[in-house]
Amino acid sequence: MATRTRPSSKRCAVIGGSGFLGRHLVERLVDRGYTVNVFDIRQAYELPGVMFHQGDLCDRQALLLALKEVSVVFHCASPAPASDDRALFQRVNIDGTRTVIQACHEAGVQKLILTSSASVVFEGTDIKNGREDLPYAKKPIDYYTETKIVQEKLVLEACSKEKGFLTVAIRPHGIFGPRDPQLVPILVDTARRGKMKFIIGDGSNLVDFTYVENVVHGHILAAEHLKADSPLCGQAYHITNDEPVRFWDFMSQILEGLGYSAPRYHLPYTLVYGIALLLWLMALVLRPLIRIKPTFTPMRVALAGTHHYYSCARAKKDMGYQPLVPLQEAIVRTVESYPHLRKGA
Ligand SMILES: NC(=O)C1=CN([C@@H]2O[C@H](COP(=O)(O)OP(=O)(O)OC[C@H]3O[C@@H](n4cnc5c(N)ncnc54)[C@H](OP(=O)(O)O)[C@@H]3O)[C@@H](O)[C@H]2O)C=CC1
Ligand SMILES: CC(C)CCC[C@@H](C)[C@H]1CC[C@H]2C3=C(CC[C@]12C)[C@@]1(C)CCC(=O)C[C@@H]1CC3
Repeated sequence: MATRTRPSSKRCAVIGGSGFLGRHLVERLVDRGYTVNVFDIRQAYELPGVMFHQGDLCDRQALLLALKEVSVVFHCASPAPASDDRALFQRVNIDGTRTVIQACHEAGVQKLILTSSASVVFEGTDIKNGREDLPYAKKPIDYYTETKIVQEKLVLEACSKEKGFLTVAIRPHGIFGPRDPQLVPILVDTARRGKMKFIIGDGSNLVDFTYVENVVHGHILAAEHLKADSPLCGQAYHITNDEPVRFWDFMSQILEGLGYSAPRYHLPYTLVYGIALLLWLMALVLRPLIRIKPTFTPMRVALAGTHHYYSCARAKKDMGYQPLVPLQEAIVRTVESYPHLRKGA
């Protein structure tokens, strides 16, 4: 059992603090006067006022060192959603989250803020202005979603006013912004390979894309509003830009901003989804012999061809959330942050 001294409410830990969201969160927390411990499997940078602890979150002893005298823990570590390694998702998102909760108890942590995902309710069919009371996906579309559901339940069920351990889950959707390793890089790579010529479906589907600074703002508001008498205890909150946009308009703006052509030709959604499913099954069957990583996975096709946008009315009401950076400004900032991905660079 770790020795306990009274934790300062301005001392926090960010698990996954070397990652895209985690690092933006750490930077803002430092700006707001927090002392931050980062716990991550890798150390990606150095920052004054930030103490790095390198380790695997499944290792309770390693975690305990990072949680010493900490009162607030942000848990935003996860394997990359594009991975097809089911065992890894199970180990990190489920077993690892149990370990995080246990370590929080042992270290006397008072608040745990989980980065969940709005996709815990997404089954590949339209969601329009979805609220937090939608049921969890019964048939999660991939291992990432399947394990994010269990992870969120574990964290919310651990909330206990009696034990003085409060939890909340933030569900962002489609995070983008400077240093994002997924959305823009995958999009550009697909365009460079000549595969971004087609719009899946009629192109009218509305989607939430959320600027990383807004997601960070939602996390910090949640931490600061989470109290024993607040409605946040044990609840999930959608955090979006609150400006649903046509999926293909958003992609086209990023592509054109970086000098690539926008997709123009339409393909029927069911055809592309069927092909993606077939390729996914082939990749699964051939896995012992050869490793194939299709660009158009069933999850990506579903995300690209359906409506999925969420209401953040609950976050507005309970924690005064309003996005800080509007969508157009966010797109401009993002495009400018990727000079190395411009066409011809
Ligand atoms: N990006 C998005 O659009 C969305 C993301 N989310 C959630 O937000 C969170 C942050 O995502 P994002 O910043 O994009 O992801 P990143 O991959 O950029 O960051 C995750 C960080 O966690 C680290 N990590 C992974 N496994 C472990 C482990 N076992 N122990 C310690 N550290 C580990 C990663 O290291 P390494 O890189 O070496 O694996 C990485 O540094 C995740 O929980 C994700 O599910 C939710 C909705 C949308
Ligand atoms: C190849 C093209 C059809 C699509 C290229 C862009 C995609 C890589 C991204 C578009 C929507 C994104 C998204 C996520 C990852 C990147 C995209 C698929 C998440 C799955 C990341 C993790 C989550 O929790 C949900 C996100 C939804 C949107």
